[in-house]
Amino acid sequence: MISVEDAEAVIQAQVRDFGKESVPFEQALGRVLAEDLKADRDLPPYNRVAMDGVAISYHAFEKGLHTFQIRATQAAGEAPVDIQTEEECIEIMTGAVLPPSTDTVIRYEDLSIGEGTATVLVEQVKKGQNIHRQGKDKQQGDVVAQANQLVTPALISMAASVGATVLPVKKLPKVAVISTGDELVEVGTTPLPFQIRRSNSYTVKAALQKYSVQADLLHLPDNMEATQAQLKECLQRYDALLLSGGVSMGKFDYVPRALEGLGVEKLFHKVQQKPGKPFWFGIHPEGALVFALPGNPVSTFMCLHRYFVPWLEASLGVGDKPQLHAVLHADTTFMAPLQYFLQVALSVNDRGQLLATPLEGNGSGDFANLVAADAFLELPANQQEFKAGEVYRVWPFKPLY
Ligand SMILES: Nc1nc2c(c(=O)[nH]1)N[C@H]1C(S)=C(S)[C@@H](COP(=O)(O)OP(=O)(O)OC[C@H]3O[C@@H](n4cnc5c(N)ncnc54)[C@H](O)[C@@H]3O)O[C@H]1N2
Ligand code: MOO
Ligand SMILES: [Mg+2]
Repeated sequence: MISVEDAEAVIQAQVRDFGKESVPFEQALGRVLAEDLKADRDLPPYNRVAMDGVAISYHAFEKGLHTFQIRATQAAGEAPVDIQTEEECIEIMTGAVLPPSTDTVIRYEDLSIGEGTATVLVEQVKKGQNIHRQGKDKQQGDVVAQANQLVTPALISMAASVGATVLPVKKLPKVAVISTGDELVEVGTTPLPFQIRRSNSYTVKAALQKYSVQADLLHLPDNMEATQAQLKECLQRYDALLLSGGVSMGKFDYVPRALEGLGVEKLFHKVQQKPGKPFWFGIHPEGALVFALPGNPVSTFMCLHRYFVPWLEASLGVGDKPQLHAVLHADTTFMAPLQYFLQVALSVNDRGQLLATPLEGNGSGDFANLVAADAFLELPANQQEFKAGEVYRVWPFKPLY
């Protein structure tokens, strides 16, 4: 049995690069940007008026002029209109180009507009005020979004703004999510008294959608021949197989034997952890990786977030993510010499600390508890008593806010 840290290191040693592809920018949400995105023009691209009002030459105001003749009205989207003398001003709207003959904008709130005139009502006017200067945010050629991050709505707005109609993104691995077990029936059917509906594969598929991975689903009966036949095909077709169930000591737990019979090299079986102890991980000579997760739903869920998602993120080149930690909010004990992934509810106190309140549930078969919980708190294997106020690594599986 290996430690959680060693299991993680074995998996991270199998990080892959799946290459790049281009996708329409509107479809890039949730993908990983593969190249730096650069500004095609300055941002803003011109001296942008930032308040509705009038544009004047500050020099005239400084000399004591407070009433200006309105020469013209300039909307956003129009070419700039210049004043001819310093006694004039341009009525101008937010988003318009500042006329080169002016240098200061006074907002309507500080003006009185008369018949063709604008009178400044305030004494405090600063040269250059209410102007968002050309190139102040980014200059042409500057990086506006660095590679190796998930494409977010804000990044999509940058892509739109710089005219990047297609974005280079990391290619995604082909993933099969495979459930096993004769007790499992289709979700849409009514189970017999000794059956249950399949749920693990849908959980895994849903979790992977965050990364735009569209996994194929497959179900295997508890039968050695059928298991081997289908896994053989999957090992050719997919980059990663995510199995659930059939990896423990039951008479019908065929998965490890089936995989080894197909030439998949076992890199470990059993991790010093709860839940998820019987986790099996291996590699096929042609490259496919096999994450055979224990079938208990909480075990599958935990191993997915603790091992598969970090492998996926590393393979997609998502930049180094900080390790998250939280403050344990109540004393707890765990006696077995296993790393314990305690289910917790997360909250933030008034000092800005992330608090983890135990929400233990009834073990790794109780997946109803996952709906209420927010995260796993990872409690070290070499300790039995955990005191409120101590800080541990945390693995959130819900967005924090
Ligand atoms: N003698 C021992 N028995 C067990 C041990 C052990 O060390 N010695 N380990 C236990 C632990 S820990 C776990 S975790 C489970 C792992 O079992 P398997 O990976 O072999 O999974 P199954 O036996 O196929 O199923 C376990 C449990 O999970 C339910 N399940 C499975 N797949 C799904 C699914 N897709 N959706 C919903 N529920 C699923 C299944 O019905 C079982 O109740 O083994 C312990 N036993
Ligand atoms: O490790 Mo099992 O995953 O406790 O139920
Ligand atoms: Mg079993």
